[in-house]
Amino acid sequence: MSRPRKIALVGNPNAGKSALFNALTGARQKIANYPGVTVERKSGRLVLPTGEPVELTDLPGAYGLDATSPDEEVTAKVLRGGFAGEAEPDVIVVVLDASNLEQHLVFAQELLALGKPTVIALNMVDLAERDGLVLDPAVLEEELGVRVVPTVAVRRRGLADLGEAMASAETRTPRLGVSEIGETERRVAAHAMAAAAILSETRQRRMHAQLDKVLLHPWLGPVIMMAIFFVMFQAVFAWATPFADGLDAAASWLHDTVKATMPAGLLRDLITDGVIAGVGAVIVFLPQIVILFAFILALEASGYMARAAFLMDRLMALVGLSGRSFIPLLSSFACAIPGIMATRSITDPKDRLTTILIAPMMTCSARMPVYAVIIAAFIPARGVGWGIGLQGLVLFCLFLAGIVGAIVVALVLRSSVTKGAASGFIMELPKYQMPRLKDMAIGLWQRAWIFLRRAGTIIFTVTVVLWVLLNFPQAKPGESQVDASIAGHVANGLAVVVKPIGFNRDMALALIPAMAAREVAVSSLATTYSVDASDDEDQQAADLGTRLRSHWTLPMALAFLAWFVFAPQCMSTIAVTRRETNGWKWPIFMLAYLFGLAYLAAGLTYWLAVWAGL
Ligand SMILES: Nc1nc2c(ncn2[C@@H]2O[C@H](COP(=O)(O)OP(=O)(O)OP(=O)(O)O)[C@@H](O)[C@H]2O)c(=O)[nH]1
Ligand SMILES: [Mg+2]
Repeated sequence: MSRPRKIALVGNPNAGKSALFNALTGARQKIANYPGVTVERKSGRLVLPTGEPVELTDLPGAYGLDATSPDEEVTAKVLRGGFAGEAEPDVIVVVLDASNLEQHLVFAQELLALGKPTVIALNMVDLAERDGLVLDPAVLEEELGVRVVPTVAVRRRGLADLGEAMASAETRTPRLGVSEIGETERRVAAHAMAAAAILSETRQRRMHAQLDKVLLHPWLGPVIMMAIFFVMFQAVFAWATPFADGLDAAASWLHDTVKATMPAGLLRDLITDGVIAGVGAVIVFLPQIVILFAFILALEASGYMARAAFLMDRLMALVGLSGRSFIPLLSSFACAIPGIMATRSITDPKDRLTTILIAPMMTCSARMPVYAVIIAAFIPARGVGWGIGLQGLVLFCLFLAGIVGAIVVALVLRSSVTKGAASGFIMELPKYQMPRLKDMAIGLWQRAWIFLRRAGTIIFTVTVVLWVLLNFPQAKPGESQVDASIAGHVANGLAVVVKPIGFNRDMALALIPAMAAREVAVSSLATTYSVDASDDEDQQAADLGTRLRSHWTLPMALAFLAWFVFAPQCMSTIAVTRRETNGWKWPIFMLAYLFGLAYLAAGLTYWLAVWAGL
């Protein structure tokens, strides 16, 4: 049997290739309203209307075949069959953004010159129509010599026609080869073709231009941006409370029920003090994570995030980075791993390296439970005027601290280790769109699922292991179980090192398992205090916050927060840095400088707080 034919989706960034790929194959590739989302190739199966099964590949967006960044290189390589063991695509589908036709036709001509069977998906015709832009696909077909199918990937419009066109695409002789037509000629031709295909144009464009005047205004723009993010962090605390309280109540109920029904013994303790106390302590932060991502996803889909990147470009240039770093850094607010992978869209290698090195300082969602539990326990839930809550304000400051830290480090690195000129920034601004509810729901579900899966796998495992290490050997009567245990001994050793920055033994103990994942710091504290309290039945009901308050002072809590702003407590980040930089040099550098910073920040915070009499 011969292998199925291969069809590749190619085009400029943000044309809707991944959206089309998802619609055609039922896959769930990440799509977002800014360029440079896809950085790796991804394949899926598709059955054409003729019944022929084919392999469809989604590629990173590119502006041309002369790759300037690692993600563009993937696209150029796939088209030339440059990956060992992978055949060249048999058919290419060039995805064009109908409302950005002239720009997208420049690359399209280069692709057509490859001479492969080609189909053009004239995508986003809905947005073009909204802008009052009426296009004539027949004119384009005439000019380009291939089938042009209007599509709306996100509404699954035009998919059947597209499938049929893919099935019948034939080899052709390009009118002109790539070598015969240079970039300038292609630009001129694109302008002429777009002008011929556009039948009319009006309205909404003007309105969006005006919106941009306000949102991208030199000083009003940044003020609005800060206000939006500020509201986001306020909401994380203000809106999550009822849901978090509900989950908390459910966890306590489960705890008490197991306690009441199971016979006393090690197994019962493992389930209550280990699993329920530990994993439960992390899961209660699900509402916070969901609210945070609802904001991020809505800002992304609306096209605002790309504008924030544009605003940040000037600030980034000051510290020697380009606005291109903004999107990877923004992704790092979810998790540094996709963030570091997204740096593949950065052209300049030193720019890219700097971005990788500072990405772990962006507050990832794994820090959320740590921040939230300490803030809830030590920062009173009161307002500071104008309806601003103190807890949300502290959270906002922690996020800012990471950003400021990253800016300072970038400045230092760019004038020393990764010295070099800042490169320019080209990014087309996406169009404004209403976020689509279904996409938002899918995106939120995916984030929630990632969080729950972490809780069910890595956090669960580490918590159980920790519980075992905390319970053996058993303490003699009168002795503290934690002190007697293996984990306690290790923690007492580490405590010597972290004592100068105000950490006690339990905090030191939390740091070790938290290397696997930051959330484990919370489950580890919950488990430690549950184990320590287990002789003392009446303490059993106390929640983690109460226990923290009885063991820690405010300066200690603040120092712990400061530590987590910087500490590289995440093995996966180190591993992905090793992969993306091809060696151990940079991950080790990253570990060293971030731990150094964390120690310094925690120490300074602790001593300042003590000095201030907090
Ligand atoms: N209104 C409308 N929006 C679309 C359409 N196709 C895609 N989008 C949106 O456009 C944005 C970009 O889509 P993606 O599929 O991520 O674009 P891409 O070409 O894969 O981009 P890169 O991976 O960055 O190269 C997303 O917000 C999509 O929801 C369409 O036909 N109509
Ligand atoms: Mg994509």
